[in-house]
Amino acid sequence: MRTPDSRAPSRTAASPRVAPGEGTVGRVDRLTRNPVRKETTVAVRAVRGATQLEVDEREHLLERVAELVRTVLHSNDLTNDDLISVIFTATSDVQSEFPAYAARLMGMTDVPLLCARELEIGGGMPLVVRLLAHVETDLTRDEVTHVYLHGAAALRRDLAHVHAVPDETQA
Ligand SMILES: O=C(O)C(=O)C[C@]1(C(=O)O)C=C[C@@H](O)C=C1
Repeated sequence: MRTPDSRAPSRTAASPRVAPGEGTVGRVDRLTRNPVRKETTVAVRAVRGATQLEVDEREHLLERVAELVRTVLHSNDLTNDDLISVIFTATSDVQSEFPAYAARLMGMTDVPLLCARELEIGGGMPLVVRLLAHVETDLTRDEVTHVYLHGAAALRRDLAHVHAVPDETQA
């Protein structure tokens, strides 16, 4: 008869990144034989953000996107490890750089990132970079703070929990 131990696979690169016993309950999963991890109650939440550029210039874009990402993390007490993925959109007048590059320059090298074009709806605000981040957090949906900076502060005046920093002329 096979004992549970003899059936346990040796650790491979595909095994969960846990030291023996660490973060587990000392059992293995019936199907995968992976160690059963402790139940945690951390939820997946989505955080929105947006910023407007003054001009479509690379250095300026990198600064504004870094400011946006930093503010989203800070406002929600998040670290890089809490990020699941980040999607950026940019209006079609933004051509100087990929917003995801700004995030990578900040050290976000292991977070899946994606850039896409925003819809071109007549009268839409120009030069806007938007962000949608999925994160692991203890915050409830109500407690999540969405971040709208510079001209983009005018986009969602309806939001209850928002960190809006308009430019002085707009405030
Ligand atoms: O939140 C924004 O960035 C908006 O511009 C608002 C809005 C919306 O109508 O909800 C519009 C377009 C974006 O793709 C996402 C959201």
